[in-house]
Amino acid sequence: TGSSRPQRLLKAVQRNAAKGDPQSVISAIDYFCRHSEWAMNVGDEKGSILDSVVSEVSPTTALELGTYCGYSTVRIARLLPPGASLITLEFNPDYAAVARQVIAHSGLQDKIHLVEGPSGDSIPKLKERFGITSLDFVFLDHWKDRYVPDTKLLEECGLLRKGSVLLADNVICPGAPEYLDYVRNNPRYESRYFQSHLEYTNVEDGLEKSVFLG
Ligand SMILES: CNc1ncnc2c1ncn2[C@@H]1O[C@H](/C=C/CNC(=O)c2cc(-c3ccc(F)cc3)cc(O)c2O)[C@@H](O)[C@H]1O
Ligand SMILES: [Mg+2]
Repeated sequence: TGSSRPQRLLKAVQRNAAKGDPQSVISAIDYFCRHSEWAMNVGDEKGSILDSVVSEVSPTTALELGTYCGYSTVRIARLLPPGASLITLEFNPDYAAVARQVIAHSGLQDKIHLVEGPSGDSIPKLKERFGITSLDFVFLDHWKDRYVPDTKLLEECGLLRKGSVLLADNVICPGAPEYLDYVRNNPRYESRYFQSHLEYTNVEDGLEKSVFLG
């Protein structure tokens, strides 16, 4: 019973990144994924697009679906304005345990609430649990066939307001065709595709940014 890839990724962070330095945590993970083992982090190329959208929105309340090892969690949280927070949902306890340690290493734990459990259970409880009225920014990066049901759930729970920004990873590879269809053919969303590449490869992929129009 050896280690898992997330555990090896965590070791690489603990060895190579400076504690309390989010950028060094990001760089250590990117280095590990390029030179040791590929892992499904959004990566540095798509990560720069994520950074620009987060900076533009400057969200007070942000949500991430699918924490995995916490790479994009750290990327987003490091750009949040003072007093803002990121809620990230993860149902795999082993991944959540790794992510908590990656987040702790970055020093951003005070800006992040990692909630363990399935998004379908957690989303309806966000308002009461965190005292929020709506979400300014949502990053979708969990199972691709769950993007549409969870977007509908966010709408039904009244968590989206005029101007809420959804940013979805992997709309080309592995692909989220139903999601692209949903947001691109829905008058309640204004969508735009940012072409890029699958993390650490030259395979085409991209992010879809969709603004909820209310
Ligand atoms: C359904 N509700 C849910 N609630 C909470 N957490 C959920 C979740 N679904 C999934 N998760 C978690 O999100 C993560 C899942 C992410 C799924 N992502 C992918 O499949 C993915 C896959 C690739 C990929 C691309 C090419 C390839 F050859 C192989 C893989 C690239 C990516 O960037 C990806 O994001 C895990 O940590 C999982 O435990
Ligand atoms: Mg992804």
